[in-house]
Amino acid sequence: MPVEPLSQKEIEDRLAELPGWSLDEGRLARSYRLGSHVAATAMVVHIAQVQEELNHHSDLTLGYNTVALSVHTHSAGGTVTEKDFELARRVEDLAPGHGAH
Ligand SMILES: C[C@H](O)[C@H](O)[C@H]1CNC2=NC(N)=NC(=O)C2=N1
Repeated sequence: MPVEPLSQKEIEDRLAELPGWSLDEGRLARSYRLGSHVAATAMVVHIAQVQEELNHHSDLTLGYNTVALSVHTHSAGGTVTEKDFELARRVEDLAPGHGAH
C-alpha cells in the first residue's frame, strides 16, 4: 500500500464516497452515535482489532454513547494517505453491525 500523501482533490474525491467523514485539521475524522455506552465500547474494541490487522491506528475517543476517530499517516509526515481511507472504509463496513450511525 503506497503511503504517499494524497492531494486535496484525491482526498475530496474519496470523501465523497464516505458520508459522515471529513477532513479536520489535516486528519480524516468521523463520529458515530450508538445505542449505549456498552455498545460504543464494544465498537471501540472491534475497531482496535481492525487497526491491529491493518497496522494503522487512529486516535479513538469513547464518549457516553459515541465513538470518534481521527487519523492520518505518521510515516508520511502526518499527511492523509490511502491507508487512512482503507481504515475509514473498514470502519464504515463494521459500523452498521454495532448499530452505529
Ligand atoms: C511500527 C509500526 O508499523 C508503525 O508505527 C505503524 C503503526 N500504526 C500507524 N498508524 C498511523 N496512523 N500511521 C502510521 O504511520 C502507523 N505506523
